[in-house]
Amino acid sequence: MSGHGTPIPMTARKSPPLRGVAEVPGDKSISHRALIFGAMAVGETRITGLLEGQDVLDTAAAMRAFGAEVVQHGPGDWSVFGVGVGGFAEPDRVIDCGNSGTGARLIMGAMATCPITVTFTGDASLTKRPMGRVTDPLALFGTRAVGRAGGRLPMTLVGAADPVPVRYTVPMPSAQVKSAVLLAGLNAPGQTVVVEREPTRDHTERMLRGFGAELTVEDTPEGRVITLTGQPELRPLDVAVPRDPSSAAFPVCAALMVPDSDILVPGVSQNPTRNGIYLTLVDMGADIAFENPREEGGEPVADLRVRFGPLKGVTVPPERAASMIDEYPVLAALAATAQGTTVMRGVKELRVKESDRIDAMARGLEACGVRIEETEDSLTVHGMASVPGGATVASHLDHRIAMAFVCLGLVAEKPIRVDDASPIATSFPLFEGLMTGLGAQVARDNG
Ligand SMILES: O=C(O)C1=C[C@@H](OP(=O)(O)O)[C@@H](O)[C@H](O)C1
Ligand SMILES: C=C(OP(=O)(O)O)C(=O)O
Repeated sequence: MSGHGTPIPMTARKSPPLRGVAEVPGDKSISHRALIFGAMAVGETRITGLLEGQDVLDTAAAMRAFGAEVVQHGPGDWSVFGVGVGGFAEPDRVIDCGNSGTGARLIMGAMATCPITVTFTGDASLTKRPMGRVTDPLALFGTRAVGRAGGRLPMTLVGAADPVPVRYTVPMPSAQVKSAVLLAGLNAPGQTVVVEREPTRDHTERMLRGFGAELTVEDTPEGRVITLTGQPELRPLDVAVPRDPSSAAFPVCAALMVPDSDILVPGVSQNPTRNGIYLTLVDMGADIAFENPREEGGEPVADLRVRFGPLKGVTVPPERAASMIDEYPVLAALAATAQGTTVMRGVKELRVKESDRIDAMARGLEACGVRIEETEDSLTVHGMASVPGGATVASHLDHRIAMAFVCLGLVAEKPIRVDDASPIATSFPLFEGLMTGLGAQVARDNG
C-alpha cells in the first residue's frame, strides 16, 4: 500500500518497572518468504503465526496479483495455493510494496525469470531506496529493468523469457539481494550459484530446502557458496513462523532500560544469523536467561527472561553487523543509558534502510541531549546516568526509529515525542498495546 495516511504522534514517558509476558509477533523475514515460496509451490502451503504487519499484507496482495490464491482462515492462520515455479501470471496492476524493501526485492527476484512485465512502486520511503543492487544481478539472467534515476521505484521489470543460470558474488552484506538472485535462479535451467562474503540471514536457504529445492551451502575461503538447481517442482510446506527476534529486541531493551523491570519474552528465534543483538546485550552485562531452548518451525527458539541491571558500553564487532542489522536503532537508544561509550562500526548499510538510520538516530539522540559521533559507516553513543529527553524526534517513515525512541522515552527525564508512529504497523502492529500491557507509559497524542 503506498502513500501515507495521517501521522500518528506518540509520546513515551518515564515509566514504572516493566513486568509481564511480551508475546511478540511472527518473524517478518520468514512471513514474506512463506507467502512468496508458497505462491511458487504447487498446492496448498499452510502458514501459522504469520506476521500481519502491513509489509507482509502487501506481499500477500502481490502474490494474489500474480495468480496465487491467498486465504486468511483466522489470526495468523493463512493458506497459499501456489502456481508453481515459472507460473506467475502478469499482474493487471502496479505492484505496490508499501514500505517494504524485503517485499519489493524478493518479489522482483521471483518474477525476474517469468515471461511477464511488472511495474513496482512503494511509499515515500521505499521509492528512495536503491533497487540497482537487485536489478544488476537480475540482468545477468536476461531481465530488463527501467526505473527512476539511481535505480529507484517506480520501476518496470521485463522478465527473461529464456533465462540463463547465473554465478554472482553479492557485493554488500544483503539477504535481500542474495534471496532475489536465488528466487530468479529457481526458474533458470541448470545451477545458479550465489557467493556471499559475509553470512547474512539464511531463511531463504533453509526454507527453499523445506519446499523441496535442491540447494547446497559450502563454506569456502571465498565465502559462503550457495548452489541451487533450477526448475524444481516446489512442494508445499506447513510453515510455523517463529516470533521475530528483531521485534523482541524492543521490549527486551526497554526492560533493560527501565529500573527493576522483569519480563518474559517467549519463543524468540535464536537463529545464529539473527541473534547478534542478544550476544551484544550479554557483552554489555545484560541479565538475560535463555530458557527452554528448542526448535520451532525449523528455527532454534528460546524463552527470554530479562531483568533490569546496570549495563556498560561496548564496541560491537563489525563482523556481527549482518546478524543484528535491524537492531542498531534500539541498541543506540539503549547505549544512551549505559555506562560508558558504545561504538558501532561497519554499519553503512543502515544508511539505505527505511530511513538513513545512522542520521535518524544521531539527530534524534542529540535532540534528547545525548552525545554522539557519526561517520559514513559508524555511530558512537556516549551513555549518561540520566537522558534529558524533552524533544520531538522524527521517525522518517521508519518503524524501527519510531520504536527505538518510544523505548528511550520510558526512562528519559522528560517525555520523548515521536512525530509519526504510524510506520510501526509495518512490522509490529500491536506494539503500543504490548508495551502498555507491560506498564510502559506510551500514548498517542494529538499535538
Ligand atoms: O531478507 C530479509 O528478510 C531482510 C534483510 C535485511 O535487509 P538487507 O538485505 O537489505 O540487509 C533486513 O534489514 C530486512 O529487515 C529483512
Ligand atoms: C530494513 C527493514 O525492512 P525492509 O528492508 O524489508 O523494508 C527492517 O524491517 O528493519
